[in-house]
Amino acid sequence: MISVHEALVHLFALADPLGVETVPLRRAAGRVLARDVAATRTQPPFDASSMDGYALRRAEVEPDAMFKVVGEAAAGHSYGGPVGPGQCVRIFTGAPIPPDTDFVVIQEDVTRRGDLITLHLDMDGKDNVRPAGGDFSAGDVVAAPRLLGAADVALLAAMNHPELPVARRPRVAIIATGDELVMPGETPSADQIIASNAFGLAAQLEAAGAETQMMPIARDTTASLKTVFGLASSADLIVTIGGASVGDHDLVASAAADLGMEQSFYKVAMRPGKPLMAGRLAGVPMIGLPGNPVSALVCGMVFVVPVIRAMLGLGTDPAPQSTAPLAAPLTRNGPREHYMRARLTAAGLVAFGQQDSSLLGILAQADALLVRPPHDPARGIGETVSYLPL
Ligand SMILES: Nc1nc2c(c(=O)[nH]1)N[C@H]1C(S)=C(S)[C@@H](COP(=O)(O)OP(=O)(O)OC[C@H]3O[C@@H](n4cnc5c(N)ncnc54)[C@H](O)[C@@H]3O)O[C@H]1N2
Ligand code: MOO
Repeated sequence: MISVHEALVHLFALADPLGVETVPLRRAAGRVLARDVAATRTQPPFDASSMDGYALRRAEVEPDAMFKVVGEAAAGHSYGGPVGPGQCVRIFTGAPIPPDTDFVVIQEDVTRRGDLITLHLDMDGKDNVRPAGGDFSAGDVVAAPRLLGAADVALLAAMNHPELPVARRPRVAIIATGDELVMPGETPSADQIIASNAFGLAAQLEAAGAETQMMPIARDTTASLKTVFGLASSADLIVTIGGASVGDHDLVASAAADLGMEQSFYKVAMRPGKPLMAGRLAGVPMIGLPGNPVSALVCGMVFVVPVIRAMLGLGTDPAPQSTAPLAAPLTRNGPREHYMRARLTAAGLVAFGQQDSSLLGILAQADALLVRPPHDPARGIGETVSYLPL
């Protein structure tokens, strides 16, 4: 059995970054910027007022000074005329600062009668001018790779990019396997259950930026598995669920081997998730997840999501861990790295008493996977431990 770290190294070796495609700005959120993008303009493009008030010369600002209003500047409507000594321009937020002026007095600090304003005694010295280029200048770069969030999309819009180069989404074929499985909404026979894992996995991988395709459920025969593998051959990544262990009906590895799979590894020293396998099947990276529902989703988070991120060009990093104190003690860990379902309380982490890898209800209640290294000794309240936030 190899370690989680070694398994990730093997998986990253299988995960080649995909190509680049252009998408409209409206479709760019959640995508990964694939090339550096430079601003085509400067923002603001002119010195602009940050307040509603009156633009005038700083040198003339003093308590009780009077000015004559000679024009108006609003956002989208500059005032182009001259502004002489003792004169000012009515100005609104976002408007270009008129030539000859360099200071905006907010209207709350002014008394206006007709065309005349008088400055108050207690005004502050702030000029309320946003300098040209204060946000960004033409040529400033948003560097790739970058997972684009709402602020990035707004920034790139302001830089005047109607479309963006982004990494193509990895297309993941998800294959659930097992004679006992029927799809949600169907009526299972007495010895059947509902295929749930593929749905959780699809949600997990789509959130990480993948496109997923749920393949027909493969039955526990070599012929059925080979047929479904064939349907998945155009994917960027094939993920199977179940049939990975050592039982007589666990046929995923042998069916894949018949089809020429080059195996990278089989079995990882982790809990849950031990019977994980990976390799390349007709050129396509393939990851075989264990069937137990919690095992499949933990392996999805620990292995498949980092592979998706690598394919998107986001680098080869393990799922990020945080640390927190323990709020309840832990007994010593065995030889496998243990990902324990836990609650994150104000006092710290509390692992659930039940850790069986079939218990989706517990996983759904958990806020964290508390990570125990192999052979970790017993731990007491207050000790710092690592966890993956859920
Ligand atoms: N003798 C041994 N038996 C087992 C070992 C072992 O080392 N020696 N390992 C155990 C561990 S650990 C795991 S994990 C499981 C993994 O087995 P498989 O990957 O072969 O999974 P299945 O047998 O197909 O299914 C296990 C369990 O999960 C249910 N399942 C499967 N697919 C789905 C799905 N898509 N949605 C919902 N539930 C699913 C399935 O019905 C089984 O109950 O092996 C242990 N055995
Ligand atoms: O690895 Mo299994 O995933 O312990 O249940």
